[in-house]
Amino acid sequence: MTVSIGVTGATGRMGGEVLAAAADRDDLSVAFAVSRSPGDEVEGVAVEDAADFADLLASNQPDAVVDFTGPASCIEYASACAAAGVAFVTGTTGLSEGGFDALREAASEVPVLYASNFSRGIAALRRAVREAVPALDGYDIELTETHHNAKRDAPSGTALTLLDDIDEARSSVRQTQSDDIDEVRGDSERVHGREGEASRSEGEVGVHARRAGDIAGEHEVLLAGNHESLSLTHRAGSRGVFAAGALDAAAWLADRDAGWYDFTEVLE
Ligand SMILES: NC(=O)C1=CN([C@@H]2O[C@H](COP(=O)(O)OP(=O)(O)OC[C@H]3O[C@@H](n4cnc5c(N)ncnc54)[C@H](OP(=O)(O)O)[C@@H]3O)[C@@H](O)[C@H]2O)C=CC1
Ligand SMILES: O=C(O)C1=N[C@H](C(=O)O)C[C@H](O)C1
Repeated sequence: MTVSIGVTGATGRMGGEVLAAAADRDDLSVAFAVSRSPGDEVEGVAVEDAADFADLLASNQPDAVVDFTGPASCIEYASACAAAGVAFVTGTTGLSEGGFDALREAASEVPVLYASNFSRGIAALRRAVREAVPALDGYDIELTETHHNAKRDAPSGTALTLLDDIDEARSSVRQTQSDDIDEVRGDSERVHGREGEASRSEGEVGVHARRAGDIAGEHEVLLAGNHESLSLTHRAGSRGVFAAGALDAAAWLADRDAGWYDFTEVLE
C-alpha cells in the first residue's frame, strides 16, 4: 500500500529534503505540498498556497502530513489535520509548553508524532546517554549543540530532549539511593553559557549553543570526572537523515489510532 502525504514548509530547507527523499521511495507518494510563498516547483512537486491547506486536505485526503515549519504554523497545521482526520508528523522545534499542549489536543483526534530529531543516530545517542549518566553518577555534564547560521531556536529541540533524558536518568539513580520522594524529584540546574565569575556548582548541566556556516546538526554530551571523561557525539552529515526518519514515521503512523506517538516506537 502506498501512503500519501502532504508536505508543509515546502520551500524551506527541510521541506525540500522531505520532497527529495519522498521522490526516491515507492512506499510513499506526495499528494500536495504547501508554502506561504507558493508558485515554483520543489523537487518536481507544485507548491501550493498554505492558505488553502484545509481545502487541500479535504480534496486530497492524504494519509499523513509531514511538517517542518515554525512553532505557530505547526500548531495551525496540526489543528487542521485534527479537524480533517489526517495523521500529523512534525519535527518543528521551538514549541512552547502551550504549543505542546495544542499538539497533544490534536492527538486526541488523530495520530500525532513529534520528534525533536528524526535521525537514527540521535535515537542511539539518547540510549547511550541514559546508560552513561547512571554509570558515571556524580560526573559533571556539559551539552554542546552546533547548527547552521540560519537556525532560529536555541538550544536546539534535540538538546532539550537530551537534557530531559539526563534529568530522567539522574532521578532514576536517586530513586535507587533514597525512598524520600522529595530527594528523588528535581531537575538539574541548566546553565546556558558562562561568563565572568561563574564557577561550576555540583549537579548543574552546562548548555552551549553554537551557530556557524551550514552545519546540519551536531550534539555532544560530555561527562567528566577526575582523570577521565566520556564524550558522546552525533554529527548529521546532511538533512537527508532527518527527512528519511520523518518519512519512516509517516509511513508507520498513517493507519494508527488517534494518540501521541514517539519516534522510538517507529524504530522498534
Ligand atoms: N526534528 C528534526 O529532525 C529536525 C527538525 N528541524 C526543525 O524544522 C523546522 C524547520 O527547519 P528548516 O527547514 O531548517 O527551516 P526553514 O526556515 O528553512 O523552513 C521553514 C519553512 O516553514 C515555513 N513556515 C511557515 N510558517 C512559519 C513560521 N511561523 N515560522 C517559520 N517558518 C514558517 C516557511 O515557509 P513558508 O513561509 O513559505 O510557508 C519556511 O520555508 C525548525 O523548527 C527546525 O528546528 C530541522 C531539521 C531536523
Ligand atoms: O534546525 C535544524 O537544522 C535542526 N533542528 C533540530 C533541533 O532543533 O534539534 C534537529 C536537528 O539538529 C537540525
